[in-house]
Amino acid sequence: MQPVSPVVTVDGPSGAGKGTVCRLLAEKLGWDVLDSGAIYRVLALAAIHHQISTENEAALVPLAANLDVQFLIDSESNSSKIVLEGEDVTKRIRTEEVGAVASKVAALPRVREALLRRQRAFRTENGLIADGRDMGTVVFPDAQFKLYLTASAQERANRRYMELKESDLSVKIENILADIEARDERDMNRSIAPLVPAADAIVVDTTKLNAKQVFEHVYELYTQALVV
Ligand SMILES: Nc1ncnc2c1ncn2[C@@H]1O[C@H](COP(=O)(O)OP(=O)(O)OP(=O)(O)O)[C@@H](O)[C@H]1O
Ligand SMILES: Nc1ccn([C@@H]2O[C@H](COP(=O)(O)O)[C@@H](O)[C@H]2O)c(=O)n1
Repeated sequence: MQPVSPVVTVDGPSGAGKGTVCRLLAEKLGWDVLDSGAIYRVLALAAIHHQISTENEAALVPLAANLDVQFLIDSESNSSKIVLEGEDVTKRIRTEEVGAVASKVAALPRVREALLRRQRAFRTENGLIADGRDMGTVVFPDAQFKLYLTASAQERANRRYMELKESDLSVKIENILADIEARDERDMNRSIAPLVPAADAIVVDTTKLNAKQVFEHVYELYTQALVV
């Protein structure tokens, strides 16, 4: 029998700190990272470019299935780079506007189906840390270790505000909070792959922890789970 390549899943709402923990865990373990949210964001940006409405599932499915996207590592800076249809969209996909469109296209069952194989292809014998909303429930249900990170909506909005205000002085925390709450509502209540902890996930509330504390706690949980 083929040995199963290891996967750790990290799910949870926007701003819970998933990406931060995934990066640190991947560095520690020497594993790869799947940022599945980036795939939905790239699809959202492609839909905006091609003027396809978020309700037009029939047009979004082939767009998702044939998405011309590359996830690259910039060897000079060792940072990741995302190229859509030949254009570097690494920064553009991170806006709240694109996040909101992503959560609308992500609610369409046939769009999710069209992206499943692309996400599973990130699993190699190297080991994978998978970041998203349905990593432990749908994409990698057989993962060896599953985490669900959460935090209060206010704390998540504060974190995003601190991040965005560096490049956009006009950003308003009340708008960010409203966007986060709208996205939570859509992601948690959609008919397909809603955002919920997998039955076998460990839930960690990060509201009162800084990023280093979260990582240390999570790494300890991971090593404990290996021993059992
Ligand atoms: N425990 C923490 N305390 C304070 N700030 C944090 C913490 N964890 C992450 N951050 C910061 O909060 C912001 C959001 O973190 P991150 O991108 O890791 O969240 P996320 O759950 O991956 O969000 P999304 O799903 O929207 O990508 C970043 O600016 C990050 O540096
Ligand atoms: N596995 C996933 C990952 C993401 N989504 C949707 O994409 C939106 C953007 O994700 P970020 O993690 O980059 O913020 C998110 O709000 C979800 O709607 C998803 O459905 N499944």
